[in-house]
Amino acid sequence: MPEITAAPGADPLSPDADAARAGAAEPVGGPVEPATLTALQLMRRLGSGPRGLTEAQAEERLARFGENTVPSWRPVSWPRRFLGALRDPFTTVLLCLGLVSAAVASWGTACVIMTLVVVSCALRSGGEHQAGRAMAALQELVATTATVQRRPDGDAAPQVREVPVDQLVVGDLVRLGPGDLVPADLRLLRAAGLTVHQAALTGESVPVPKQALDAPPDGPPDASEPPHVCFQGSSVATGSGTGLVVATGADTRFAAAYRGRARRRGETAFDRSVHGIAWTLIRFMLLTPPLVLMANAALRGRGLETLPFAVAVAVGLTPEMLPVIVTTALARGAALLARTSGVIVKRLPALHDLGAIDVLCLDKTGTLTQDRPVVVRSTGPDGTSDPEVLHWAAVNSFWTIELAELPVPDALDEAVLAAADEQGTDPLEYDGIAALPFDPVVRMSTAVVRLPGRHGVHTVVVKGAVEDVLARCGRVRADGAETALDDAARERLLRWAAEEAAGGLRLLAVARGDRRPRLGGYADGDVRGLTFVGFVALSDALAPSAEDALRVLSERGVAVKVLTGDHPGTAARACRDLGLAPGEVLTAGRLAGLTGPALAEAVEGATVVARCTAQDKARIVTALRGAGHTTGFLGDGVNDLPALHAADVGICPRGAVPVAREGADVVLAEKDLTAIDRAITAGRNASGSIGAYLRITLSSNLGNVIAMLAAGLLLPFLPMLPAQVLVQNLCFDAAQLSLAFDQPAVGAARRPAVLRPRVFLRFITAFGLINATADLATFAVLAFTAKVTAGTDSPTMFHAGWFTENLLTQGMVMLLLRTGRRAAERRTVGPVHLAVTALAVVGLLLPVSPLAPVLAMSAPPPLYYLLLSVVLTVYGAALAFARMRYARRENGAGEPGGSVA
Ligand SMILES: Nc1ncnc2c1ncn2[C@@H]1O[C@H](COP(=O)(O)OP(=O)(O)OP(=O)(O)O)[C@@H](O)[C@H]1O
Repeated sequence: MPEITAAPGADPLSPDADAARAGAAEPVGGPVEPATLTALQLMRRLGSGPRGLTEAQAEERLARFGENTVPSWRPVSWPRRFLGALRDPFTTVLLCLGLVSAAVASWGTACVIMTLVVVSCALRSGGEHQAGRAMAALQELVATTATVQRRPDGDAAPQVREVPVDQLVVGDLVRLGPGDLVPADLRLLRAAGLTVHQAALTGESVPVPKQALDAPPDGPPDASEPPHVCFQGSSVATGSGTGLVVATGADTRFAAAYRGRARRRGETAFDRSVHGIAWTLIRFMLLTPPLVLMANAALRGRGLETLPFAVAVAVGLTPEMLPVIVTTALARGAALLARTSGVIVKRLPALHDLGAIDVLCLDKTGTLTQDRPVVVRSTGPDGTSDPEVLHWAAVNSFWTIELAELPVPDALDEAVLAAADEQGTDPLEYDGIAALPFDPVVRMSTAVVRLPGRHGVHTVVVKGAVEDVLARCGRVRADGAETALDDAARERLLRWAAEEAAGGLRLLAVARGDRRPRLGGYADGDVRGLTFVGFVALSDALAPSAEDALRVLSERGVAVKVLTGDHPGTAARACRDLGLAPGEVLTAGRLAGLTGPALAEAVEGATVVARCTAQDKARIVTALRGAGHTTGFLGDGVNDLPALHAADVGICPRGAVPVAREGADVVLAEKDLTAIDRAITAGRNASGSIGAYLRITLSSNLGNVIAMLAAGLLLPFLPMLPAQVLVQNLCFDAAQLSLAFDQPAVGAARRPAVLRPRVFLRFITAFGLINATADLATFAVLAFTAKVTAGTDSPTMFHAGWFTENLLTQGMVMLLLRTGRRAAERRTVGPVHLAVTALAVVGLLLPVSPLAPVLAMSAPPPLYYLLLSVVLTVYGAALAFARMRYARRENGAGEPGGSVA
């Protein structure tokens, strides 16, 4: 427990210190070392004062020194975005294949490959630019602000107001409260019970105590941990403070640590699926050219002249539009979600991860309940009504709020104060001496007060979780007298509390103790040996939409786990009332020794884990992810931050503390579980589009590649010229962009949408073989046509015939293998229909158009088209049949986590 800091006394912000600002208007000199000067020296150096800057000074500094943003997070320029798109693995492979083609002077192939690269990079960077702009606009809605103290003009009194974080300048005075992000590097001028999370800077997961020191501490300076400096990138865990901005933007310690590096996070579900599939394909692509060369050399005695064809076959396998489709589908889904449900997806891949969630962890208060507690009763240790307990609780609430540098609303404190007000209790009959606001780790808040005029005695008043407060008590008050609190009495009180909690009530235990006044701050040791006073019981109504939302989540295959700081009884009762069977209720204490798979196994079977600290929540989420679950976490408090970071998708409501909003991937307009359901559905739909693209493109491409290899070995000429392969590829790619705009089928979002590389490979092999069979049947038709029709026995006719068949079968695959709405579900013509029509028109008309000779094609005779229609009818029927069987097997298999393949 950090030291409890005394209430304001002599400090650099007191009016006496105003002298320091005389003549100070400009930051003076070069870089300042915030830890080594006294507070007054520092203010003077930075041209600030204890009343803060004037608005004009701040404006002038902002114009001169720039905004408070970390440089590497600024928007990326167009050319950099385009070059970034080149780093995609598929593009890299295409570039390599292009270079190989150029090396063997196959200029046609090289040019078409380069066109493919440029088109896909342009589309991708364009899509990303649009998505980036849309995301930036959405993020504005949840932008973080800082509480700053400035003066309208030189003579006016300081005013405290919120400003966007990027508007802060050196010399500003900033106030910090629980859940705030430290918006710049700050030298603390005042602090009360302040602890900060510095994980982003030091990796340290436990909050570090900070305090205001006027002079630098004695001993050798600790550059990484000066106790009186807070660095940008850290966040307030408990307490409050006021600090002087000493560095902003690129000059902060955080910017220096991250210079040139993007913000990194661990591998997410999105990375695992999409990258997994990409790398499997790339291995195939790299293997293809040598295989084609070897087969042609061995069976046909052909040499290096087959290389351009081999390269074209490898290119034919590439889903080069994947990055474009991914960006478009996710950006479109995110924009729609923001418009229709007020849900803001801050990181595009998080939308995919939302769709893949199969475990959703959430806190109880404010998610399952409304977080509008109302005091029901206050009782003494013997369970009889006792107004004095509420009185002491109110004294604690009032002074912990009053003595905070930046008080934040706390629903429990507000409820206690409202009830005390009704009862006629006046906390002002005491003077506040010091306070330690609520700390979710120790689960209590402490106020030190004294009766005016009673100088020799300070009273420590504590309220908090029953087990934790009782652990600090040595005595109990009963019938106006105090007796020792023995083990039996302690047990009895805990049992009584458990019964109250099982009835759904939230309980606060209240204790107090008189002390001889202390000089300096109060420390943890002073909050012991207390006398137990009694309980305040509060009720918190259930959230009206929670029951339906939980049912829908379970129907959608999402297991819900409640990770709460509250009492196990209260949490279990809330779950039961909402129709969620709590099963065996665990407490974090019981899981303390478990890690990794053992922890995941223990939590797997449970619905509720109670008495969780922030670290417990994160540990559980990490263990569930480690066990292969795509895990979401919904929370809104400071104690949810580590879990928000640990989850595949961190979700918080817009009203969450700033640090939670900053750390979350998805921000909800309201803390409403039904919004999560809509977000999950949007995620599954977006993944559905991506899955449909991969399914369609890969099975079609694989079929073509098999057919090309077979024909290459059977025919005396190349079955398709490299340029024809690539033109056909380009047409197919363009048509498939429509999949990103396809409407999802009704019921398409019934299960978590995971893109599983193995399931994909099974799927594309089966459907690729059907496609290859149709191609081989077409070859037979072409051979037959050539035989019965004199004068058409030429490679050009063969090329044209196969080109037409390819585009038509590709169109059919698009219609039959997409997840989008089928004709029966929609009346209007969708983008996929239009794209397929265009594909069919090109396939039928190009070989008979004036462009045909350029591509070395000549029109096949009418007989071919007649026979082709038979092949296509049989192919369509086979495809539909296989698709039906596949869907039936997938649904029947009940594979956990489901898949979109
Ligand atoms: N303002 C407060 N003052 C004193 N004690 C508090 C206060 N707020 C909460 N507590 C106690 O600490 C316990 C844990 O609180 P915490 O905020 O960690 O979780 P919670 O809000 O109860 O649940 P959840 O994790 O579901 O949001 C509560 O059960 C309560 O007993």
